[in-house]
Amino acid sequence: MSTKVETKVISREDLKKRVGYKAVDDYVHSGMVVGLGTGSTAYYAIERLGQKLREGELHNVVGIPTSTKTELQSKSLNIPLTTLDTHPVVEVAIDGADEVDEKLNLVKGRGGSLLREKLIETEAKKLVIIVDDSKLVQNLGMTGAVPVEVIPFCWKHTMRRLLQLESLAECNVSATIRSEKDSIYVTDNNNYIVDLFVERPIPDISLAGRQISDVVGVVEHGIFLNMADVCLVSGTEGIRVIEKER
Ligand SMILES: O=C(CO)[C@H](O)[C@H](O)COP(=O)(O)O
Repeated sequence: MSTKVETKVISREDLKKRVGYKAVDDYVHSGMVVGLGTGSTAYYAIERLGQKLREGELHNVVGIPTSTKTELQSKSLNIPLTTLDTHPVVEVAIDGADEVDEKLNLVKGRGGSLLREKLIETEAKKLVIIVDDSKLVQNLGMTGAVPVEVIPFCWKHTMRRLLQLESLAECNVSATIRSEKDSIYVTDNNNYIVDLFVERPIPDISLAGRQISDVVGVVEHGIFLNMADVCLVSGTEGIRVIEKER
């Protein structure tokens, strides 16, 4: 008699759904103002929030969406929405990330919503990051772009200035303007995104963040330092909770 061992394959989509649902189950309570992130993982957190409000498991929760895409999804689920202007205190924000390092510093914005995400998540008393385990990195900026939102006026000049930054000099940095269907990609704020690519680790990520911000024409960048309080990492073995070291 032969024994068949069944191994269940968990798709990346399942990993995202599990972690999105868990974030809402564990961190959102009735009466809270909640920052609603953007992206394919945050999508599931919003789905869960809509479900729990509909089923009466949560009451009096209002969301602050970090993009028009999230706003549309939230509205389709009848999640009550507000803004930072009327609700400046955000109890919890839940969002995905493109990269997470061991100190819970992040790269965000490959989905294009970094400005509103940073604006809202800076105000969150607790920022919960939800990722699958492919997002964990040793050095930020090595798996893809470091996105920088810039004003459209003279964007080529701004891009040249970014390439000249001392803090990126050792990294063999290159840049592209983000495009979509043969046109320049335009953010929710009517800006453009310059994607910076480095071939070697950025020696001082904090300095790089400051120097990028100092370039005239830059609106915001996707390096989120010291913001996340907890990261839920979804893997085939389950969900690992990593708390920020105090
Ligand atoms: O920063 C973001 C959007 O601006 C997203 O949070 C980030 O891109 C992760 O998205 P996903 O969960 O789809 O991988």
